[in-house]
Amino acid sequence: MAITEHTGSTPAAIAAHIASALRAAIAARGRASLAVSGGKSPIPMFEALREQDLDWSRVTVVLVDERVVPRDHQASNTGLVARHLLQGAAAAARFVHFFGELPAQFNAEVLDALVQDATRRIADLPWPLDVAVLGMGEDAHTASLFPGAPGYARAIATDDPLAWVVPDTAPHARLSFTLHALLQARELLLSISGDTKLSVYRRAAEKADPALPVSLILHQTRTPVSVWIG
Ligand SMILES: O=C1O[C@H](COP(=O)(O)O)[C@@H](O)[C@H](O)[C@H]1O
Repeated sequence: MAITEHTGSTPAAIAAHIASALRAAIAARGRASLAVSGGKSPIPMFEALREQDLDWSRVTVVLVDERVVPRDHQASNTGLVARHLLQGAAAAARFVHFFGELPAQFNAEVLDALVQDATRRIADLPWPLDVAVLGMGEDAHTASLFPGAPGYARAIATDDPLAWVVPDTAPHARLSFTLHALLQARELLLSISGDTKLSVYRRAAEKADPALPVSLILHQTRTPVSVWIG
């Protein structure tokens, strides 16, 4: 397990680290891909990242997970990224959205079709992702890998890049990068804030346990993970 912990981290420090990795990707390959988490925690980091000196026109941004809601819905992670990250110079980045028009009703068949459509939409992303920035919920979910939820077992087992998950503990069906896809990234960052999340993270760091999805990110040997504890 290649984990580097940064304690006392700040949104500015995380943003500087991400920008440096994106600059290196652009220097090496001419373009860069960045996958970010939604939720509430990343807002200060987004606002620091958008100020970084970077050729944003060479950066493609995607979410690690999205709630199945229209982009103008208050729970939309896409809306969050548009408001807080893709502003100023960062508006030159290309954003790849998982969805087009959303149907009014959802069932497993509809969600399967959304996954297929989103898989086509992400097909030309610079791959592997250069940087994937993960958050974590107090139940140890990361991206939308919610422990025990319908879709979860598949999302941590399949080699497909995307899967649907319907959390029973949080609102909205989700599309999420799968565990396999996240572990393809060149670099994973995990941002942890607050004492409750810190103790969940410490528990997950002890051993791999599918009941604590973030532990599956921590206990692997393929991809370096840096953990930013603020
Ligand atoms: O639902 C989600 O939750 C996690 C954690 O969110 P936070 O509000 O506690 O920061 C987030 O990482 C994920 O992307 C999001 O869709």
